[in-house]
Amino acid sequence: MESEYLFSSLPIKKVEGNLPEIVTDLAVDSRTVNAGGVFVCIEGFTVDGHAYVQKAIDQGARVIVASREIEVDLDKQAVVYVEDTTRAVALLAPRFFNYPSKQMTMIGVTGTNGKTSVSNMLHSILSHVGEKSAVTGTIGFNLDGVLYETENTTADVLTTQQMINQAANAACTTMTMEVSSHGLMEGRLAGTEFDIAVFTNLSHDHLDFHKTMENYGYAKGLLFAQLGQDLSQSKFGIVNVDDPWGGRMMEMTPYPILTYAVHKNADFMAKDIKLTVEGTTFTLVSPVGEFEASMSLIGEFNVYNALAVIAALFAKGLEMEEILDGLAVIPAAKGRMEKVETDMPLTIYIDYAHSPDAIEKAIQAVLPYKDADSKLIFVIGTGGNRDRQKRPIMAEKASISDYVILTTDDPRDEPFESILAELEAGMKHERYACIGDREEAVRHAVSVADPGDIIIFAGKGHEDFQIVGREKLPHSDATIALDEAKKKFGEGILDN
Ligand SMILES: CC(=O)N[C@H]1[C@@H](OP(=O)(O)OP(=O)(O)OC[C@H]2O[C@@H](n3ccc(=O)[nH]c3=O)[C@H](O)[C@@H]2O)O[C@H](CO)[C@@H](O)[C@@H]1O[C@H](C)C(=O)N[C@@H](C)C(=O)N[C@H](CCC(=O)O)C(=O)O
Ligand SMILES: Nc1ncnc2c1ncn2[C@@H]1O[C@H](COP(=O)(O)OP(=O)(O)OP(=O)(O)O)[C@@H](O)[C@H]1O
Repeated sequence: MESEYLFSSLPIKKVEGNLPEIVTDLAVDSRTVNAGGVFVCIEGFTVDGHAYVQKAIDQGARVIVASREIEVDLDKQAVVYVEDTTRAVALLAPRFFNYPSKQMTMIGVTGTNGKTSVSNMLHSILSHVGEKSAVTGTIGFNLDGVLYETENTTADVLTTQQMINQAANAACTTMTMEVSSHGLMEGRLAGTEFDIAVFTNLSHDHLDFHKTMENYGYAKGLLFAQLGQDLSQSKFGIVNVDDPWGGRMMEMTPYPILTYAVHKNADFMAKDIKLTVEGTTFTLVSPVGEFEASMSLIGEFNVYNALAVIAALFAKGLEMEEILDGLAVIPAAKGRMEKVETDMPLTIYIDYAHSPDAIEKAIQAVLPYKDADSKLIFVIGTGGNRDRQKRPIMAEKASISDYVILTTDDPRDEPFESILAELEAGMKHERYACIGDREEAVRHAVSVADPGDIIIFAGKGHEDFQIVGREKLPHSDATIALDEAKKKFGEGILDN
């Protein structure tokens, strides 16, 4: 790209050295910059990118964007000084890729719970009806059936634009993105032109970062504000009005809103909901009439997710019949109330619930279907060095199950004793165990289970690791549980 065009997007304080006519690459990581590229020094929470200028130059960086004085050989490199490099890369990244989000229908999904579920349901149905779709979020970036690993739910602004560009180049017509409150507050979505914004719900989480629910709600609202003000375009907000924060989202945008709800009046409603352990049916009330809907997903929370998906795809212009055909065949997102295939006499779910509301919803999804003489065992941990206020509330919600095992979920640098003590403070009954080592906790869950019991392993979901200290150690709740179940019940007990 011509460097004059690229840098004309920036408020520049001064330029030292000569800018090349063309720059070939844009990077914020010294380890990935290519020859002839631009390296932007970002001051992070952990390190300062200005410390890696020489490394970037060794890799071939031709232009450095910095906010404080750096020394380079001005015969070989140019330095563009700006006030704030984080804001600078937000302007440079979309321009470098020629504003790729304008080439597709962009759907952003935000909310405390349900982002991954809703995003993947949207992607599945779009693929089912033959649309070329991409999706990115906590589970990864899914393009053309290949799942690329992602570090964050919402990637940094440069990676975000790179992914959108990749999807546009692959001729995708829709891209769905999970939009986290951190991503919105840190400007990771700058330059992403959304067409449809979806709000699932807001409940206690991430208060280590946002401090108050008010701030957290404000952050989520930024997605709706980001729809913009160009009313010549057709855009929509999709809002759950059973959630008290729904109204706040609507205030953030002038675009038309399609509402959904189970309890209140809304554009899209579900009535006659029949929940079973095998799946769910309901009558969909929509602006174009009533339809019978069915899906293999379980739990009332998935009815909300389905309504969000139906409303978003209706806004995009799909026929109701094709949406509902697609809904009928979609699988659960990886690690979201995902049933583990086993011939053991236990029902095991792997789930990602790690907020109080999600824990309650996950338990409620199976509790009504448990035999009177069997138990629901719930294994729950919480992350170290993160939101501590939610810990007792998580345990309080977990107490709805018959037996609870409190453990860790990425303890990081925090000793498990403090994590468990803060969880334990919320327990509402005595039928529980505190086990810091997650593998031991999983094995204990199986060891106390009797035939017919249900176990939910919550918090790890799709993740195949546990972060201890700074290390990512391999960990799989499902593998450990099955191993322990084999020891306890033996192979093929059901044949007896
Ligand atoms: C607190 C936070 O937002 N951290 C994010 C931040 O990390 P950081 O500021 O520590 O980055 P850093 O390591 O200091 O690096 C600073 C700069 O130096 C550069 N660098 C670094 C090393 C080097 O050798 N060379 C080099 O150039 C880096 O590329 C970077 O540009 O920037 C990183 C790169 O974009 C993110 O991956 C990282 O997310 C971490 C993993 C994280 O845990 N974030 C959480 C709080 C988060 O954002 N969560 C939400 C989901 C919430 C939900 O569940 O809903 C999310 O969207 O993921
Ligand atoms: N609409 C919903 N309301 C409440 N709980 C939900 C909802 N959808 C899913 N859940 C529960 O929350 C857990 C996390 O779901 P999901 O991964 O879809 O949410 P998320 O918003 O992407 O979470 P994260 O931001 O942590 O990645 C699920 O495993 C399930 O237990």
